Amino acid sequence: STGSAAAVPINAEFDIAYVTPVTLGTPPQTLQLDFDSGSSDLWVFSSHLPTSQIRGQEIYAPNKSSTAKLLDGHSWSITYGDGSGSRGNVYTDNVTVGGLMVERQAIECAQQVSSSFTSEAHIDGLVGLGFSTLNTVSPKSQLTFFDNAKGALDSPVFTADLKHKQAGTYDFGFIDKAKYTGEITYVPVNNDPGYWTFSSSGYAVGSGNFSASPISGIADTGTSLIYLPTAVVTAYYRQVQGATNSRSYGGYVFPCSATLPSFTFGVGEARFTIPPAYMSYAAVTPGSSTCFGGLQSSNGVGINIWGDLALKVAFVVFNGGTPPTIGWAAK
Ligand SMILES: CCCC[C@H](NC(=O)[C@H](Cc1ccccc1)NC(=O)N1CCOCC1)C(=O)N[C@@H](CC1CCCCC1)C(O)(O)C(F)(F)C(=O)NC
Repeated sequence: STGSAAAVPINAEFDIAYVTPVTLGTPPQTLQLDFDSGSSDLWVFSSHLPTSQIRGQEIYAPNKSSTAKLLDGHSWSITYGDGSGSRGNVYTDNVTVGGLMVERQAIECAQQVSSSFTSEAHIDGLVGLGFSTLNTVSPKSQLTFFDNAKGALDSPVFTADLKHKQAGTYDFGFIDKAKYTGEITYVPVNNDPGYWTFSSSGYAVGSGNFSASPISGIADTGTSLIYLPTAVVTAYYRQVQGATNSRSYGGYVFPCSATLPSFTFGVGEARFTIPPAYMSYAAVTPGSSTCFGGLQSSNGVGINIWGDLALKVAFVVFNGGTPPTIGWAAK
């Protein structure tokens, strides 16, 4: 079997996140979920949430689904890198993504979400696509949608084709040759503790020479930007007039009028270049002439992250075979 579903940017201005329609239960309840290769819980806004925490999101009501079953005595609780979090109880039910159905998928129903989730009306929950070792359900941890689907897939892979300010796709079980050009460069994945961790072969700032120093980081569809070591980040912003690392804005900012260099990263012998226009993320506040950079330091994060800003200049194959690998191709 295979599946294919749209990845739609939630904000017309900036690619802060992408959501994908997912149907849950019988009769089908459709929610817009953020597919996140940086975590491994499938959780949703639910009928168990206080209404004060729901502001425009769609909810999943297990008691309206004839195929929902309570996973008795199980709970979950997760905190993300940006400080947001949620927790609740667990049901199993049918979950369908782009024509691909998994029966008895653990659906983690939120009983509490942090304020940043309540204020993000376009995200009704997450579909974790990290390794199932990261799942937070207790006392028995649960499998991700991908792990549950894997055995039935034509090939044990999913691919991400994210785009700038337009809908892309997540495909499951097959590699669509129409979505990329040239060859796919595969590199090893270290899935301990459970992220899609791979080693980039280096970077270049603008037309500068390529610095062939390996950078270990996670391929993370759930993170908006790129977070890399200070040496890389300072080399980049040294080329931006007026750039400063702002404590108040929590990262590198610069005058929106500044000329930005492109940023190139390597995967094996392959090279991927993020154009200058993508490297300015957004004005720090609407209408401000100070802009927030798409490349930020991983110092405070503890891990290097290749988020949507990097993923959207490539076609990426998340190969869940043995051993797992990750493939990057131009498009
Ligand atoms: C700095 C370290 C990473 C921060 C990263 N968050 C982000 O990248 C959020 C995503 C978001 C989008 C829309 C609305 C709200 C939040 N964006 C964000 O912090 N910014 C601030 C900087 O400008 C860009 C937007 C993160 O926690 N990613 C989670 C998944 C997100 C959690 C919040 C909701 C959206 C998904 C992750 O799973 O990918 C993770 F790997 F980082 C993680 O925490 N795993 C446990």
